[in-house]
Amino acid sequence: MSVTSTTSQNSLFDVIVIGSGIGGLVTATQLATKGAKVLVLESYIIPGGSAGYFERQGYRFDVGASMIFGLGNRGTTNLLTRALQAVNSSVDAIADPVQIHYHLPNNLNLKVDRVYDKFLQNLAAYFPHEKEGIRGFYDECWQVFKCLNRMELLSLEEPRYLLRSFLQHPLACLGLLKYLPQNAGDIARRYIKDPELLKFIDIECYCWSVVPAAMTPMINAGMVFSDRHYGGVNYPKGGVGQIAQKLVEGLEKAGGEIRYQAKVAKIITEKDCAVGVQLTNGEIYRGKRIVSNATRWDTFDKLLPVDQIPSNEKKWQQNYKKSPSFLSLHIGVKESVLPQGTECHHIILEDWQNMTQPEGTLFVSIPTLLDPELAPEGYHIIHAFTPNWMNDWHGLSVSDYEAKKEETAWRIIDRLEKIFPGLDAGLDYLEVGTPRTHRRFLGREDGTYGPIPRRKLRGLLSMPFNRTAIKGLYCVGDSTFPGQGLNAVAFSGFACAHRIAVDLGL
Ligand SMILES: NC(=O)c1ccc[n+]([C@@H]2O[C@H](COP(=O)([O-])OP(=O)(O)OC[C@H]3O[C@@H](n4cnc5c(N)ncnc54)[C@H](O)[C@@H]3O)[C@@H](O)[C@H]2O)c1
Ligand SMILES: CC(C)=CCC/C(C)=C/C=C/C(C)=C/C=C/C(C)=C/C=C/C=C(C)/C=C/C=C(C)/C=C/C=C(\C)CCC=C(C)C
Repeated sequence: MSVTSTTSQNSLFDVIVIGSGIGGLVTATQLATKGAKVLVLESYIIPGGSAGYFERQGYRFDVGASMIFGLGNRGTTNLLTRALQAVNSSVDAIADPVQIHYHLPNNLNLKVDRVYDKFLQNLAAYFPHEKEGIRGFYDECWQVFKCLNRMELLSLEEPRYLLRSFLQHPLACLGLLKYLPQNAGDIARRYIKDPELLKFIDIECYCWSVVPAAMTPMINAGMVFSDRHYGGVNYPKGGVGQIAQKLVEGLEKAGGEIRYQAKVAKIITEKDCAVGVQLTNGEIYRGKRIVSNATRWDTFDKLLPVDQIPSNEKKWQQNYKKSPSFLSLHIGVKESVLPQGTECHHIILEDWQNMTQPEGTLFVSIPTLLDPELAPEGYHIIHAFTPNWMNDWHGLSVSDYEAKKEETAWRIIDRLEKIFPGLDAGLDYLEVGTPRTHRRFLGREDGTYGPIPRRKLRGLLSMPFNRTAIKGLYCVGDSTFPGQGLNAVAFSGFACAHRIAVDLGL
C-alpha cells in the first residue's frame, strides 16, 4: 500500500466524493476552495466520466458529451467557466457558429445559427405561416433564461439563499416558480399549430433531454434554447477532457486529493448516518459528509443495502426511469470525406415515427472542425451515436457480440454516407461502443444516459435535490435537479457544495 493511501485511510475527511464526473468535480473544487479537506475517489484511470476522453492512433476521442453549454463568458449561467474560475483556471473555448445542422424528414434541412434572429429566419423560411408562433415560443424560452441569468445559482435547499434571492430579484424568482412545474411542449402548443413544426420542437428537445417536448421541463428548454444564442456552444481546445483535467489540477492546488482506480463498493453507515466508504480492495475512508456522483440507481441499489432504499428514492424510481444508452461509433476519416462548409454537430432522422426508437435519431459530432489538433494532419474525427438499449446486448457470446457490433456499425455508416459520401472509402479508424461499454467505463447502470420521466410529470417538480434521506449522504450529477447536461450537472455541483458548506459551517 502506498504512503499516500495509508495516510488518506487514517485521516478523517470533511467530504468524500464518489466519482469524478463534472458533477463530482464541481462539488469537490467548490468545497476545497472553501477550506474543506476533500477526497475524490474515481474508479477509472482518468477524471471526467461522460466528459472524459481516450486516445487511439493519434486521435483524441471524447467519450460522450461533445456539445458544450456553460463555457460562455458573461451572465451567471456559464457554470463551467465559473467552476474553472473558482480554481483560477480556464479553458480556451472555441465558438461553434452553428449549434446543430438538422437533416430531417421531408427535406427539412436546417441550421441552428448562433445568431438568434438568423435561426428564427431559417426556421420561418420552412414554416412562413407560423412566423409569429415561432417567435412567440422561443421568446418565451428567453423569459426563463433571463430569470436564471440574473441571479447567483446555488442550493435551492438553503432557505437563507432563497430569501436573499427573492429579496434581490423578486420578479426573476416568481418567473422561475411559474415555470418550474411546466413542460416545453405545452408552451409550444400555445403558439404553434402546424404538426410538422411541433415535431421539429420535439426533436429540438429530444436531442438533449431524450424525451419529446411534452415531457421536457420548460426550465431546461429555456436554458438550452437561449444559451446557445447567448453564451453559445463552445468547444474546449484540446478536447472535452480538458475541463475535468483542469478542475482536478485546481482541486489539488486547493489542497484536495483525488485517487484513481479507487472503486467504491459500499457506503458505510452508522446509526443511519453515512460516515465513510469502502473500496473494492477493502480500503476504508471516513468522512463527515459523503457525496455520490454515481447515478441514484447505482448509489441506492448497489452502494447501500438494497432492502433499505429510502421511500423517497423508491418514489423517484416510480417517476423516473433510465433513458436508453448509446451505440457510439468513434471514427477517424480522411479530410476529403467532409464536404466544404460541413458543420460540427448534426442530427439525422429519416422518419418522424422513429425519433424515439433505438437507432432512430442519429447524432453526429465532428470536433476536429473546431480543433484540428485532435486528429493526425489530414484526418478528422466523426463521433456518431444513437440511442440503444442494454437489453439488446445481453447474453451474447464474445463472437456474437463482436458480430452484432460490426453489423450495427455498418448500418450507421450507410446512413452517414448520405451526408458524407465516400465515408466508407475514407475510413482510417473505427471503434464501436455499446451500452455494455458505457456501463463498464462510466459505472452507470445499464449504461444509461440519465433519468427520463416514465410519464408526463410537472416540469422539474419531482427532481430531487442534493440531500438524501440518509443523514450525511448527498447525491450530485444528472439524477439530481435539474438533470442531464454538463452545465446542468455543474449546477448540481454548485448547489451540493453550497448545502454541504452550510451544513459544515464553512
Ligand atoms: N454518456 C454520454 O454519452 C453523454 C453524452 C452527452 C452528455 N453526457 C452528460 O454527462 C453528464 C454526466 O455527468 P455526471 O457528473 O452526472 O456523471 P458521470 O457519469 O459523467 O461521472 C460519474 C463518475 O463516477 C465514477 N464512478 C461511478 N461509480 C463509482 C464508484 N462506485 N466508485 C468510484 N467512482 C465511480 C465514474 O467512473 C465516473 O467517472 C450528464 O449530464 C450526461 O448527460 C453524457
Ligand atoms: C425564492 C423562491 C421562493 C423561489 C425561487 C425559485 C428558484 C430560485 C428557482 C431556481 C431554479 C434554478 C436555479 C434552476 C436551474 C436550472 C439549470 C441551471 C438548468 C440547466 C439546464 C441545462 C441543460 C438542460 C443542458 C442540457 C444539455 C444537454 C443535455 C446537451 C446534450 C447534448 C447532446 C446529447 C447532444 C448531442 C448532439 C449532437 C451531437 C448533434
